[in-house]
Amino acid sequence: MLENLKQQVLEANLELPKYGLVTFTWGNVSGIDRERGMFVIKPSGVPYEELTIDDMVVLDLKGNVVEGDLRPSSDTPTHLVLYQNFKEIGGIVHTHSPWGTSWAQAGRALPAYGTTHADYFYGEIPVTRPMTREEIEGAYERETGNVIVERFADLDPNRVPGVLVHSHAPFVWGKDAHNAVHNAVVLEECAKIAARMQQINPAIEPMDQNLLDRHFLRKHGINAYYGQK
Ligand SMILES: O=C(CO)[C@@H](O)[C@H](O)COP(=O)(O)O
Repeated sequence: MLENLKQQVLEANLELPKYGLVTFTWGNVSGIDRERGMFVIKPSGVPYEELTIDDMVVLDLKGNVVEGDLRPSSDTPTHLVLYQNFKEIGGIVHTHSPWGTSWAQAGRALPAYGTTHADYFYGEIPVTRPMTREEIEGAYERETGNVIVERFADLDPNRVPGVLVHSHAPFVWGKDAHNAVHNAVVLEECAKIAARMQQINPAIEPMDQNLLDRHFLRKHGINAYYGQK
């Protein structure tokens, strides 16, 4: 079942160590088939180099495992909440990539300081509020998804495909699993650049809105003209 999606999600998970986004197994990628109402995610705690297509776990949109012998990622409930609420996303990445995690643990949103950021994220990458004791002691992973959805009450997840979970790390998404990994790499690079840039000039302000518009919309707008597609 869903062999093509399993292969895509397997390959996307293998991109995490390839692009330096993970240490040990500190990350997971999923992808969804909206027509079938099912999503695929990596199993929990399995080293990336040992992953095979048969290890991928298939779940329905109620969170029931419909195929797979291994336990799904511990972050599966968070992925599920995001798929249930962000109806147009096709893939999700969660890693503890060091620069993005530094901003998340610092409780700081990542402002748009330059065109690298603007090409992929239409404005600052938000940070969620700290979770309450009840949320932490309750259905923690599901509540992590809920605080992300709460933070996007006035944001378009298609224009800002990522978030910094307070005291935790980034969650990033895209039109499919590979696109989500691409956005996760960009978030990590922007977090690194911004941290270094602030040391060079702590007084720097976020970029001009007109420049942000130009760069984001040339890639993602109705009359996009970036690249060869
Ligand atoms: O956020 C965390 C741990 O804080 C997770 O990202 C794990 O580090 C990866 O868990 P699995 O996907 O292997 O269950």
